[in-house]
Amino acid sequence: MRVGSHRNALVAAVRQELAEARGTARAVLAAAETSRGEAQHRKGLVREAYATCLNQLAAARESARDDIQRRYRSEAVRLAGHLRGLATVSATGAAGAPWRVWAPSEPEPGDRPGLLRIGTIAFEETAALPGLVPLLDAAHLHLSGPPATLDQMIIGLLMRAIGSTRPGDVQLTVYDPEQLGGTLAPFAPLAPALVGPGALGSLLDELVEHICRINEMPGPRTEPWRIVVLLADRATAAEITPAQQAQLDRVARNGVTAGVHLVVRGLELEEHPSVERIVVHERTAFSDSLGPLPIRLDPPPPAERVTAFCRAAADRMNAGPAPARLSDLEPPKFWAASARDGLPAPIGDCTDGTMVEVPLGDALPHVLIGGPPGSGKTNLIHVWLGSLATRYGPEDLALYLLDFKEGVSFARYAPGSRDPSWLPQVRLAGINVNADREFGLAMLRHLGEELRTRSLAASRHGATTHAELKAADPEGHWPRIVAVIDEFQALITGRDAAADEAAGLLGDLARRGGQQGIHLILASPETVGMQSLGGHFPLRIALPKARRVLTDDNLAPAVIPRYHAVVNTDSGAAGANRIVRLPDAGDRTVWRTLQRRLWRSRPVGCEEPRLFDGYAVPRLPAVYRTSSPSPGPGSSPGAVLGERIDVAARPARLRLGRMPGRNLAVLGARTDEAGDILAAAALSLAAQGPAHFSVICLAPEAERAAARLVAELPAADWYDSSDLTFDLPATDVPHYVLGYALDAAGPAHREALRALLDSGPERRTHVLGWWRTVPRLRDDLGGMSASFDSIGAWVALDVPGADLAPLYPQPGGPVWYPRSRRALFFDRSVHRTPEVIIPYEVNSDHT
Ligand SMILES: Nc1ncnc2c1ncn2[C@@H]1O[C@H](COP(=O)(O)OP(=O)(O)OP(=O)(O)O)[C@@H](O)[C@H]1O
Repeated sequence: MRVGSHRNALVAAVRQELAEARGTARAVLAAAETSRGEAQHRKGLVREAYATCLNQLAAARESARDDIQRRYRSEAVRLAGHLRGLATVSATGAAGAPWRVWAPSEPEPGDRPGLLRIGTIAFEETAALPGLVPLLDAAHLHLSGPPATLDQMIIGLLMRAIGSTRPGDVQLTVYDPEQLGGTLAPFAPLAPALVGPGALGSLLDELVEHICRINEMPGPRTEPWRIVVLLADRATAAEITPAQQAQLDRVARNGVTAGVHLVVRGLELEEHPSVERIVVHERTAFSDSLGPLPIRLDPPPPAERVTAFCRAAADRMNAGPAPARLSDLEPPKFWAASARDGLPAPIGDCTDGTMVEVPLGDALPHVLIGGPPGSGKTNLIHVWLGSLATRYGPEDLALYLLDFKEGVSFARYAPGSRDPSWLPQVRLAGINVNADREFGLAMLRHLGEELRTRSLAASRHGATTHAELKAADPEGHWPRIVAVIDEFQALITGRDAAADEAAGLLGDLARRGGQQGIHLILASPETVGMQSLGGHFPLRIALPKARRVLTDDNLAPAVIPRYHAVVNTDSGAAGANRIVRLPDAGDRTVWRTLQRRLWRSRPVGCEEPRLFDGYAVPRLPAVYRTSSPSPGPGSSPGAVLGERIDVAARPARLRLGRMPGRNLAVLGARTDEAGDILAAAALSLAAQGPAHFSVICLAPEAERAAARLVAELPAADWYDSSDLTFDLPATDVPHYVLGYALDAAGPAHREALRALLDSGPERRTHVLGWWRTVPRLRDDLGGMSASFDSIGAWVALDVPGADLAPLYPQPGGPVWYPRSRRALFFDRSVHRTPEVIIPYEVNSDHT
């Protein structure tokens, strides 16, 4: 029993334990279930979050990638733009233009050669960029790949190198044992040096020697570039000796600085920074300088294009380099040159391209220019003035310019209706003066005055040269004066007082001007007058076919081509020639641009030049028609008659004092000009103080002018043939009798007229009368026995000089060639010889 109950207890206990264990297990299971559920829930959440996260990341990555791509693209476009800009700058004109639009181009002076295009680089999505390689002044080219493709590339490269430099700047040497030069046959017109199959060694030796010589020379290289194309075949590569290879490597090392460039295929070149290697597969090339960027090779230029280009280049080469252009004469900086000892300035270049200066200065103060019509004298003067005006500012240079040829060639230097600018150094420019030597005389007189002033100043300061005067008187304005007279012979030919005076003044300026900084540039197609002046003109410039400008045995002018000149510094002696090629100064736009730049730099207060224009008719300046202070005590009123031909454009005045003979006769048939002279006289007198005017008009054609004058004068009475009288009422102010066509008064009035002329001036009554001919004046004054004493002054219009004899102190009358808008003025009390004046236009509409 005891056993049974023990067992029962044991069973119960086990049952109990089992139940407990089951309970625990159930609880554990339940707990596990719970945590599994929880874990599963969490896992679901994590998965969800992960998915969301992934989505977000993907979106972010997408947008970042878009952004990066967008930025990359815009950067790439920008970079490509930069590269294209750089490429354009690095390979300008013929060096970089696609064949489609290719044309040879000349570099600007001073430009260094750039890169040469061989193909294009496809760069991402941007338009293709030019694939460029260095050559001139930069590298040798070592090419490897299919020979036929390389040869095409070489043809293109040569065309670009030669086409982007000046004719003759590149010399070509070709070693082509296989084709014997045939590979580069289109270049034949340029006469390349062909090197035979066995001559590679001697070519290399010669190159090494050439390089040594050039590299030892001081200063920049002046020899042409040499491009040496070596198209080696298998045999050459196999047979090249170690000595030849060493020479080749020497050329590779030292050639670039000497302007020697190898373009090699089929031979090895040693590693050197100046060797640019180009490897070609199919039509794609890789170069050292562009690294991994593939270059799609351009097709070769069409063969006929190459031949045509080479023919043209050979022609240009045979013609020599183009002459300098006007802009080539410009100094690096305007107005920076020193005028201390002179005004040296280039006027062109010689055939080797170096500039030729004219050494105008203290030692060689004046220049004669000679050449037949059309040989380019005027062009030379423009070129020279441009060169001078860019070097020497208005403080150092003053220009006086006269051209006695018909035309307006110097008008460009003065302000015009289309262009307000002027050349700041120009003080006087004469145009259309061919009919008036007086303009020339006026300029010479002005320069003569200047010479006197300078000589006085120099002796005051104890100076013997212009430089000393400038140094002793730094405050003074002493620019060097350059007077240019084109066709100057017009001034000194003829045997009259004007020619004598001009020759005297020119001689004086030639003798003494140089010392005072006054220089003459005289141009002429003839030799007239040159001999007499020659001694003072050791500096000469002869244009083609010029005769007797240089010595008779100096044949240079006979042989130089057109647009050339001989500059001679030894009075024309044959040993002192320099041949210069003259630029063309004819392009107005180029000139205007230059002049504008100079004009904008003009100093404050720089005045416009005085323009002598032979065709211009001056108007009576307002200052002489509006009331002005009386001339002052002791000086009598002055009637203004016209403009004097002088640099200051002063008026010609007739003083009307209380003395016998102070009357004026205007002589000639030109009604308008006679009316203008009388009107200018009357209006200017009216402006000088109280006066009374009697206007007498006896010619219907002058009535309008007379009426207008009466209307403008403050106090005037008017008579015509109906009430004509010379018995005029006395006035207590000066009384001026303006008579239009007095010769029409007729015999009935002669006595009264003579009485008025004779005794009027002492009573302050002056006659200013117009007579249409001298004989009619003579009739009025008493016929054959007439005395002209009462006519103290006269102005002659279209009256021949001989007709004026009775009114002139010297027998035969004055020299006078009547012409429109010119009058000869003679006042017995002041003139020794009469003076040409320009009647002012007073009433422009002549109504
Ligand atoms: N260096 C040059 N280059 C190009 N053209 C030039 C050159 N020199 C002169 N000419 C041209 O030749 C022509 C004659 O030149 P220019 O008028 O200077 O000669 P000139 O000797 O003054 O002749 P003339 O005495 O008949 O006036 C002009 O059409 C001018 O443009």
